[in-house]
Amino acid sequence: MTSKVAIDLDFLRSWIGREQTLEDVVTLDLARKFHATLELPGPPPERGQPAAPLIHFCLAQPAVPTAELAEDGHPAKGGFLPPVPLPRRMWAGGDVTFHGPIVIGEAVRRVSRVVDLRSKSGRSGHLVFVTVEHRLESGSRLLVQERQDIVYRDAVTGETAPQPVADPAGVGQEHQDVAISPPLLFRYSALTFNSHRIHYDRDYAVGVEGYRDLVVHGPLQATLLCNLAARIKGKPATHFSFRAQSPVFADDILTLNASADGAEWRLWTCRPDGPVAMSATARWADDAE
Ligand SMILES: CC(C)(COP(=O)(O)OP(=O)(O)OC[C@H]1O[C@@H](n2cnc3c(N)ncnc32)[C@H](O)[C@@H]1OP(=O)(O)O)[C@@H](O)C(=O)NCCC(=O)NCCSC(=O)C[C@](C)(O)C(=O)O
Repeated sequence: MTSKVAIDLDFLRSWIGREQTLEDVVTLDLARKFHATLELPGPPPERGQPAAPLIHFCLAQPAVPTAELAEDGHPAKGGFLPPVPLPRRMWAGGDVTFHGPIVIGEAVRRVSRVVDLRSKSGRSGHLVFVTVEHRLESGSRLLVQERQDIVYRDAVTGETAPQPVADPAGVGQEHQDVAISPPLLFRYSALTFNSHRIHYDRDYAVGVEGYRDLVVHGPLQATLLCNLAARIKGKPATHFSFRAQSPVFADDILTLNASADGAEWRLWTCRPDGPVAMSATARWADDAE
């Protein structure tokens, strides 16, 4: 399927190399709200303890004035991120290496860099992938290295190709149901300072972006899976990668699944009888063969 939007790839690729550095403090307040929002087991965390895996998606997020947000609620493109002229943004996937604990109470710095931009033709239309690398540091300590894949998609048109019906995802060796509600999506948007309207503005999500309901955040699914992996193994993973394969929506039950695969665990989310929504792999460095 060919997009009707002209895309100047050379111009967009000139964003490669652009950097942004933002600072934050891992507050006890954030850690407690994160624990409550995700309904993590055990007592709320305390200052000086390691924070739960993937809390860093909430840290050092850009804070542009409200007037500088685009129609979709994200900061207008053309600043740190390239002005890709496709309107529908999604979080497509990522790869995270944990080098050391993020300690509640410590100051952190996130250094982000645009490292790639590619145009692809997918079953759902034209796609532009932007890859961003993040380094989370505290003083001279490297805490987390992350690759983030963002995808921009064509506007919804009557011509959008019908999607093939994917097979239902299987049930994992370990599984857990999570009720997805608008308040959960709202709380996660607030924790990550993400004003993307597909997660809280149903009229916009359905009427403008063409989804059937509010969309569940990719980073929220990744965080639920990564914390499940930590619970199963009794220790946080040192490496976690994930890919969002199909969207899931509010008012669904989201099942978190996990199965051992040698020294790794394969994880995935799905709604009842639905296809894989997100697939992921968790690894532990001291378990490598
Ligand atoms: C991404 C969609 C549109 C592509 O769907 P498609 O059917 O059009 O693509 P395809 O035909 O399967 O594949 C086309 C090409 O794209 C690649 N590709 C395909 N998928 C991926 C992926 N995930 N990551 C990396 N690459 C991917 C794929 O490998 C292939 O490359 P090739 O031509 O070189 O072989 C589709 O898979 C989809 O809808 N996935 C679910 C996305 C989702 O629900 N994300 C979370 C919610 S959005 C969100 O959290 C937002 C947030 C937090 O507010 C925020 O803005 O940051």
